[in-house]
Amino acid sequence: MYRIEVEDLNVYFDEAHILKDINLKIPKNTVTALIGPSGCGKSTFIRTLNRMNDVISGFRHEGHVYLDGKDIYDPDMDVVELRKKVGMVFQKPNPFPKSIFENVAYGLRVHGYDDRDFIEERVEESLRAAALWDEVKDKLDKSALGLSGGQQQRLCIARTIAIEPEVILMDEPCSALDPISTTKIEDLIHKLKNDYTIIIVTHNMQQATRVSKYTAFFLHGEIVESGLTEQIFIEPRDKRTEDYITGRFG
Ligand SMILES: Nc1ncnc2c1ncn2[C@@H]1O[C@H](COP(=O)(O)OP(=O)(O)OP(=O)(O)O)[C@@H](O)[C@H]1O
Repeated sequence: MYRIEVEDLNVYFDEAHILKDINLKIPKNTVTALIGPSGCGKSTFIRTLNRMNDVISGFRHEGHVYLDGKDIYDPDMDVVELRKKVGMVFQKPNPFPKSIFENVAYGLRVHGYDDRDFIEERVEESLRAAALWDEVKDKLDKSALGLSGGQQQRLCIARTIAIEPEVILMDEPCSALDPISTTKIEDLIHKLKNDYTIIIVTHNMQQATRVSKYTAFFLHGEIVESGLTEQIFIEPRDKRTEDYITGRFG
């Protein structure tokens, strides 16, 4: 029932205690929004879910992050496999300086697929799923860097989907996009949630209410409150949540 369960998670960068006693359960095939003021630890948290912080010197954690019941920090966890299951889309679209086709095919090749027909099929499927196919089908061999920002972000989503993850982490995926591209990404999130568990960091309260079923409110490295998005926004339990969502701070 839960795709991810975070239990008593504490994260430190050297002496700095960044995440404090985080407990959060994320159900399958839903969208969970992470909100909170700048510097409260949202990005650090999301990066803990696919062990992206491991490479940062001074990173240390206590507690557990279970993916489908298995602690991803267990010594026998294969981090390459983990990142296949837990994909990530970043704030700024970051396509490779390669063709549109190769951007999506790359991950497949890295994961050992080499059958040409299979790769072509999967590239098309992924571009369709990312609502980009119609715009790029006639220029698959052109550089991805020639696409607009919004198209590049959908390409990055296609690249993530191509390797069939279970979870997609999105760290402010629309912050560099105009309103029309933002709407396209939000529509896409709606569609993708049928097949994927999505966790999205956003500073945009309207976006959180539009796309997510659940919300967690972070403040100073703690989760103040989490639950159904509707409840958090209509009837927050904590005064600090109310102050944040009504724009009184942050
Ligand atoms: N590599 C690092 N080394 C040391 N401290 C870090 C590192 N990365 C982040 N921090 C600190 O961790 C805290 C949380 O940062 P984080 O980026 O997770 O917050 P955030 O809520 O995502 O902020 P924003 O909304 O501005 O992106 C901050 O105090 C930040 O300075």
